[in-house]
Amino acid sequence: MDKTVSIIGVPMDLGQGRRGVDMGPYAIRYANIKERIERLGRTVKDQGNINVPTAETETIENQKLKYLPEVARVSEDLAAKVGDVVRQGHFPIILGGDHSISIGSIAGVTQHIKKLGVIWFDAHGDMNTEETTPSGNIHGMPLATCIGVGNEQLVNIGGFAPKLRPQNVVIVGARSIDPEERELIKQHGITCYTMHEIDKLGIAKVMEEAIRIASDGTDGIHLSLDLDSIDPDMCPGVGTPVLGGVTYREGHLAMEMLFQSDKVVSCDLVEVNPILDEHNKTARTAVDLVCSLLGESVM
Ligand SMILES: NC(=[NH2+])NCCC[C@H](N)C(=O)O
Ligand SMILES: [Mn+2]
Ligand SMILES: [Mn+2]
Repeated sequence: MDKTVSIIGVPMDLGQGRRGVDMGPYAIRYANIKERIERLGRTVKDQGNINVPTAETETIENQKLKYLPEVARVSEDLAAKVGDVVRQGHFPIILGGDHSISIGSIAGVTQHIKKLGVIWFDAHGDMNTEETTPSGNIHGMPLATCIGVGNEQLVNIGGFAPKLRPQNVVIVGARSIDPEERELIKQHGITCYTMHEIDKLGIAKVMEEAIRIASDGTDGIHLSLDLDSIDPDMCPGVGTPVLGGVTYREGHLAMEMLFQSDKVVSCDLVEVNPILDEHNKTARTAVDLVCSLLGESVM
């Protein structure tokens, strides 16, 4: 893994209901993401931010798909930008923003890496559709979108669908799944390691399996890291916190195992909300974890 790292910010908060997550990219940059990765001997290029409209200038047209036109437009722009940097041979790190941005980031990566596996590190499943959503928030739908389930416009971002085969998708850290979302996860055959499996088998075993499933027949793994996967003690600055999460140590071991697998080609860091945070703790944890993902080790 000696590729140039490209950082792309997406100050998006329209995919969910709490203000402040649009400042995530700034908080993660303030936690020195660039300098920390450079210290690992990597070249890092910050590509700046994708333009995102502010909630004040937009109106909600569809209560089951809030800010659909805006989210779709940003997703297309992000997909183009991510496609660009992957074409240049870079490793993209996309800074959210809420989790709806993964629709665009995965659309961008799969322009070039056709067979992509995904590890979705999250307290949630993000497998809702406009039919099953309890909130109308698109950040609860990106994983369904990427396997081709849900709203047509979102599913076809980047001009093709589906982006992922469900048999190469693994959710890790789940502990809050909506009833109909649970049915969709089962119906599509997505592997879901909840906190129950992490407690019972240990994070090492879970990650070993997750990496095997995501890399089986694929040309790379995308890590979608929702910081609400980590316990709120280390990541309090998220819009939808859930008790009983992945510990700081488990998080690091998971990232170290992903590094050792040498399969990860791209990642996004999402849901960091500095307004809800404690002295930027969540952004700092995000940077610590991404450094482990890129090879930082104690010795
Ligand atoms: N990316 C996230 N934090 N997603 C939370 C989703 C919460 C809930 N399942 C919903 O659909 O609204
Ligand atoms: Mn999520
Ligand atoms: Mn989540």
